[in-house]
Amino acid sequence: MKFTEELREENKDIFQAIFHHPFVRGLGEGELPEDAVAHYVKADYEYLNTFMQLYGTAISQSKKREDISFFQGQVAFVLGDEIHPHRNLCEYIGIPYEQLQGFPLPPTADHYRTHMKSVATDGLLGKTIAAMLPCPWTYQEIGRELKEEFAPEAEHPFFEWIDFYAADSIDETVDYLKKRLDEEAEAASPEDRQLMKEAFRKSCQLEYAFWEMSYTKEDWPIREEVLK
Ligand SMILES: Cc1ncc(C[n+]2csc(CCO)c2C)c(N)n1
Repeated sequence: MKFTEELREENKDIFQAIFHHPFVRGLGEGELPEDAVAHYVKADYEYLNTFMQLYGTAISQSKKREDISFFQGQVAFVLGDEIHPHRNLCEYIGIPYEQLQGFPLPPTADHYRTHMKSVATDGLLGKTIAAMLPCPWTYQEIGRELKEEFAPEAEHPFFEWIDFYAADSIDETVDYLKKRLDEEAEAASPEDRQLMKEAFRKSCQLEYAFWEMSYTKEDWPIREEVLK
């Protein structure tokens, strides 16, 4: 069994929990509380900044041009394409995207950022990828599940969101990261492979927690001023 197949099997409980989360169900059903959607977009905009920085770290840990090219392509993808699902959510709530940018990350998203960054400081590309992979992988499967179950048409309020994550471009991202993680895990020590598993599972947990954070509008106990 490939390392990434083992990871999928060992984390199927969290993948299932994500598919059944009320925020994800609401995306499929086409109805979500507007304040939860705003909370999600605010946090996700900042989270994606961290994710791009992680690709920068991955480049600094890369020895092959093919990897460097892939990682820089993903930064361009997040900057230029991943704004479309966000814009779809902004249209649903009728708030301009620009008004949802520059907010402090709520505790769970802050924890997710710190987790990925701390795993990446270890210096091993395989660990960095292990911490990053649940992000595109869970969204790829959410996109597929929602497309299959709800078969949304253009009038569906979240058609673009679902279509974006069910598209081939996400498959290419996930396939490349899986292939590279399998190769890096194969060459790693048993101890490092175990650390990769732990980093992957924690990111899966934090993917679930990010939906929950958005749905419950989790915030710091004492509200932070917007840092602008
Ligand atoms: C919390 C959170 N998790 C995953 C994604 C999805 N996502 C983020 S970056 C990226 C492309 C990877 O190269 C994908 C698919 C998100 N937007 N927010």
